[in-house]
Formats: sequence, structure tokens, C-alpha cells
Amino acid sequence: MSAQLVAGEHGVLRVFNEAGVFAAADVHVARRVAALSGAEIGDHELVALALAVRAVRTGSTCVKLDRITEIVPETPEPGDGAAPAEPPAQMPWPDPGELVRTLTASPLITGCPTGPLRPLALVTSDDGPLLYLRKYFRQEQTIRDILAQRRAQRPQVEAPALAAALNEVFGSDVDDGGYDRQRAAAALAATSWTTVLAGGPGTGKTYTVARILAVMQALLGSDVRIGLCAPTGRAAAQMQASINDHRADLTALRTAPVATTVHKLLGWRPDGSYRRGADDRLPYDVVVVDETSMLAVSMMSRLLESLRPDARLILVGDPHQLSSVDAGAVLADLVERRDREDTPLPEAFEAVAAAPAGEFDAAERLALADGVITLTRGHRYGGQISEVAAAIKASSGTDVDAVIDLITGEAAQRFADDTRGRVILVDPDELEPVRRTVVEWARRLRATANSADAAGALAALMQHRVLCAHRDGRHGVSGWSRAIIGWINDDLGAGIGAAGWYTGEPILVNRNDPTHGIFNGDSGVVIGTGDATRVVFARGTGVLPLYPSQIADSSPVYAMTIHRSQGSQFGAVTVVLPDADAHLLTKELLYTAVTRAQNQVFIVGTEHELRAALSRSVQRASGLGSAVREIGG
Ligand SMILES: Nc1ncnc2c1ncn2[C@@H]1O[C@H](COP(=O)(O)OP(=O)(O)OP(=O)(O)O)[C@@H](O)[C@H]1O
Repeated sequence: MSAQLVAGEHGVLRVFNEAGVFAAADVHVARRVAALSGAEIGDHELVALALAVRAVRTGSTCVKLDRITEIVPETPEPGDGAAPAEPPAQMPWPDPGELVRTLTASPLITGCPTGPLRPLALVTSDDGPLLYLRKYFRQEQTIRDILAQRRAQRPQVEAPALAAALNEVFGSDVDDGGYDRQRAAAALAATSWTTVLAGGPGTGKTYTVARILAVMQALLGSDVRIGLCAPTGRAAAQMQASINDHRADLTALRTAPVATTVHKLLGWRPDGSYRRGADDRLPYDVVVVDETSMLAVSMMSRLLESLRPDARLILVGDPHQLSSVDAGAVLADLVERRDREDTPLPEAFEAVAAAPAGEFDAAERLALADGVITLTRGHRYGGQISEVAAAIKASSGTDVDAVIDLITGEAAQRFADDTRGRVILVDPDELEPVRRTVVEWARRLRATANSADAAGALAALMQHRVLCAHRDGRHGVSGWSRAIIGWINDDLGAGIGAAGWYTGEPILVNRNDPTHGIFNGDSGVVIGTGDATRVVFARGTGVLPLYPSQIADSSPVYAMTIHRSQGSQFGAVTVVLPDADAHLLTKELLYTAVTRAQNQVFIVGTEHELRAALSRSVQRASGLGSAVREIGG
């Protein structure tokens, strides 16, 4: 029985609650909204309400009603005290067709006797009927409408001016590595109001952003107003540092704008409202959003409302990574949109950056005309990691053998002699290779930190990181941190674990602190001793040193969750797979974890767990990828 059982719930929601399909919060909110409606709410409408609430809680903006019977109970997080749910053989799901008929006439859709309350929205789509909490339907509609308006027009750019700007920034030599998609991305950004710049880690997204900004300055003047932002403070600080570094060898980038969080850009207020919106637009001519995969639907709709129609928007990110914590997977939806019209490419783009025949297939050409370009050439690493990452992306739930073969089968033999880029499956009962790597990492960290070598200590810090799916439990951050501390103490006689800072301690910042320039998720290391003790953080190629007293909220970091590792890269990572039935174990989680590594990946788990990860995909239902029409509203 689940620990989340709602006391006193005896109605239709009880069986779903007992089975672990609906959490207590879903049941409570559904009951509360039904009561507020003042109308007679039937059992099927109650189930629909709870489904819509559950959808948002689990990251979707809506429910695909044709597929409700595929919903599986959630497995509890380790350590939350709940025993796994035992679903009955047959859940009493309403028939989807009947549910749509009931909802079409329901006061929850058409309007309630108590007032203007219409909490649900029902729409038709390419994926069949979709059910929303109305707030999320409105946000999606805002995104859809504004993007359509922005798509209907193109900025006026003359081909000769664009060619000159591209040549100034990228040079005029033809790259013998084939069609240059980075240059094409800059041409697309100059000739579209909205551009989506997608690509995996190391494909040069930030490199390209720096050049896009330089092209904009060449075209629009160096006083062009640029807003750089990212969903988290850490991602914003990282982008800022990289763009600053790029200025060293990119003279065409005359000034580097200041990056901030999307919240701050939009003027977030403590009451949860935003200063910026349709009535108070952002002053920028160009807005760049980095790590857009982490942007929730609510923030995206607010950002779009806040843009001037004649401001260029450039959305940057990897659509295959884990999505935002809040509802929505907007970047993936925009990259995979299925209702694209066959529109011509911008004339100036065709004139200066047209791809040779065969470079883009029909679908990619449609995407390009829609402002979406995907960088495909890796600039950071190759080898087995890249091939495994590509195979994870390409795998479908039922066809995972290619990935397994690349990691443990015959295909893996090709990489046997490589010293870099390896992906190795480690049996959880034979952890010696991981232990050796961790101890060596700690040894280097301590040596560099003891000699107060900030750059060396930061390089050592980023050489290895253990990544877990969960915070708690045997396979989680807490269990692994304990094990790692034990290994380090045994091998180095370090005596770690006592309270207080110690030289060589790796730390993770838990709260944004813009005053001192550190952000939630930043990792740093304690160096030096006595009065010379500092905690240092990497900022691009530079170092940010702080006094320990300046760090208000941090914890030692021997392992971290894969979610928190997004946006960071390490020399090597050890990815700890949870039990095969953990609902967090998905191919997006595995892809995100594997692509955090530059040189080596250990995957601690069994082939069974690996297959479980690959066979499950994060299902985020949304209506953004297809045309929709509201019914019954
Ligand atoms: N065309 C290029 N020529 C030379 N070096 C490049 C090129 N494109 C990218 N690089 C280099 O490759 C590395 C990775 O690029 P970059 O950091 O821009 O990738 P990214 O896609 O933003 O990666 P991540 O998503 O991990 O932040 C950087 O060192 C960058 O300078």
C-alpha cells in the first residue's frame, strides 16, 4: 500500500490512489476543484480532473486521452518510506471516447454555476483528444500564436551585407570539413525572428552563439541591445564566462553582453508575478536563451509575450537532455514540430548559406525554413562516448540492441585500444575500477589543493564525478557519498567526514548568491590552509576565489544527481543506474549522464538495468508539436 494514501477517500479515485497512479496531491486538488465548481461532478469527470493535475505534476502539460490505459503507477523514491504500489490487474479506466463525450458537456469545460470557473480544456490534435488544466492550454496557445506571428514575417536583411558580416566573423575560406552549419546558423539567426539552435554537447553551440552575436553587431551596429539569459544562474554564469573567453580570439565580437537568469530578465517579483509582459516589453533587439531544454512552458510563454515583435529570439539547447523540472518540454516540441508548412527559406539565407544538394533531407529543410537548425559535428570528443550517445538518441523502446552492442558487444571491441572516449559497464559487485578512479581523483585534488594551486585543483575537481539517479538510497547520492568517503579514508588515511572545511574538500553550492557570483549547482574546492584558505570556482578559463565565510549554503560533493549535473561536463563520470523498475530510469536520463563525460564513462549496473533505461522514454505530453482545436469550450 502506498504511503501517499488519502484518508477518507472512498470514491472512484481511491483505487487509482491505492495503485500509485494518483498521488495524494492529485486526489486532493481534484476533490477541491470539483467542490469549488458548485456543480454535480461525476466519477469520470473526477478521474479526468485528477489526470490533468497528475499530468502537470509529472512534467506534461496535458493528457493524451487515447492513451490513459498505458499510464503506469510510479515507483516510490528510495528512502521516502513507501512500499512499491501493487496495481490491480485491471484499472477501472473510463473508455476514452465516452470520457470525451462526458467532458464535452461537463461544467468543468463549459463553465460552472459558481462563476467563470472552467478549469479544464479539451482539444483535438494529431495525437487524438488532449485534456489540459486550462492554465497550461492558455500558455501553450500563447506560445503557438506568438511563434506563428513571428514566423509570418522575416527581418529585412540584404544578402551582400549578410555575406560581409559572415565573412568578417567566420572568414571567407571554405571549410573543407563540409557544409558549415555554424555559419548557416548565424545566417538563419540573422534572417529569422525566431531561431532554434539545437545540438548535443560539444557541437559548438556556445561557440556559434558568440559568432551570432558578432554577426548581429556587424549587421545592426555595436550598440545593438542584446539580452543573454539561461534558466539557471549557473548556466547564465557559464555562458557569460564562455562568451567572454571567445572575445579573446573573436575581434568581431565588439562587446560581450551580461548574461542573467530568465527570471531576472523578465523582472520576477517575490509574489510570483513578472514586471515584463505584453504591456512592458523587453528593450532588447536580440534575446538569446541558453540551456532552453530546462525552460518550462510557463516561462517560455511569458518570455514570448515580453519580446518586441521586431526582436530576434535565439533558443539554444540540446532537445535530447532531461527537460525542465516544471511542466513542458518546449525545446524538444519546437525541434520536433509536426505541423510545419512548406515555406521558402529566407532569400538572403539562400543567397549566402544555401546547403549543397543532399546536405538536408526534406524534413530538415522544412525545419530550417521554420528557423530550426541542428549542429551535428562534435568538436569536443569522439570515440565510443559519441557513438553511444548517438545510439541512445536513435534507439527506440523496442530496439536497444545496437546500444548494448556498442557498450558490451562486438561493436565495443573497435574501441578496446582507445585510451579516451571509452564507455565501460561495471558490475555493481566488482567496483574496483571505479574505486581506483575515485581514489586517484581524491589524491590529485588534495595534492593541488594543499599547494594552493587553484587552477590545478579546479582541473582535478572536474576530472571525475559520480552521478546517481536518486538522492537517497543504496544507489543514490547519499549511499555513494558514504562509500566514496570510506574508500578515500582507507586509501589516503584522510580522516574525511569530521565537521568543518578541509583542504581539498570538493563542495557543491546549494543556493544562488549573485552578490558573490555563485549559483546553485556550482562546484568548487577548498584550497590552502589557515588564513590563506579559499574556496575556488571556475569561471570560463579564469578562477573565482572566495573566503569560506562568503559561502552561505553548500555541501561536500562526492556524488550528485544526474538532474543537477545538467550543463556541466567532467573528464570522466561514473553513472550509477538505479533498480530496473525505478521510474526515473529513462533513456533521457542515461543520455544526459553519458554526455556529461569528455574522456570516460563507467556505467555501474547490469545489462538488465541498462536495457530498462533504454526501453523507457520520458513521456511528456504536450500539444505544441501539432495543430490543435478546442472542443466544448
Ligand atoms: N568550428 C569550430 N572550430 C574550432 N573549435 C570549435 C568549433 N566549434 C566549437 N569548437 C570548440 O569546441 C568546444 C565545444 O564547443 P562549445 O562549448 O561551443 O559546445 P556546446 O555545444 O556549447 O557544448 P555544451 O552543450 O557542452 O556547452 C569548445 O572548445 C569550442 O571552442
